Amino acid sequence: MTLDRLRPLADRALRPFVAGSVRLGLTPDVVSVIAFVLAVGAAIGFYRATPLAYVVGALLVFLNGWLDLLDGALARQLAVDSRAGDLLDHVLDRYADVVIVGGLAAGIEGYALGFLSVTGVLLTSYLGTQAEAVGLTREYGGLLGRADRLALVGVTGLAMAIVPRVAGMSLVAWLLVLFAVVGHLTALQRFWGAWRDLSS
Ligand SMILES: O=P(O)(O)OC[C@H](O)CO
Repeated sequence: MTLDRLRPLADRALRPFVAGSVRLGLTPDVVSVIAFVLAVGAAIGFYRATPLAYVVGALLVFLNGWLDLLDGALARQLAVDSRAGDLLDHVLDRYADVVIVGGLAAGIEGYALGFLSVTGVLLTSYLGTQAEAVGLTREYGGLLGRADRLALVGVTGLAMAIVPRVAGMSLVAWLLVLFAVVGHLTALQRFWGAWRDLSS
């Protein structure tokens, strides 16, 4: 379902924000750090687990995703080709993934689900990086890439304020089940894609 295909559309929508960031003197690294701080704020909201905290957490996650796109667009606009910046961005994204899913899991005390979700999420990204490490193009797609995950977390956070439980289980628990199952499937899907490309 990857939303990553919408990147060209997002790039166009980002133009005024890129121009604004340039005027403010923001660098891509600063934007990456701000995005991470917002992810920590979202995780605290999810851990508090009140309807209002879920809504605030959801909005912060949407903002985190937006800034994740903005730092790359800003780097391209400023023609900054910084390997250190790329490293910082990816490392902060992974920590953001961990704190967001960790906050959701802690909020409902679903630690086993949290463990399976976090490993699925991290292995998805790892397989993309690993494909790049063996000389293939970095793979962002698949069933559940980061853009999809952030969109689902945001929508679930908002929905928690309206319908917190479905079929006797918290909506957050359903989301973590999805991340646990589809996250690992996406990792395997990326592995299979890379394996096929290398074997052909
Ligand atoms: O490999 P993904 O889909 O988890 O995405 C990783 C990147 O950090 C997205 O900016």
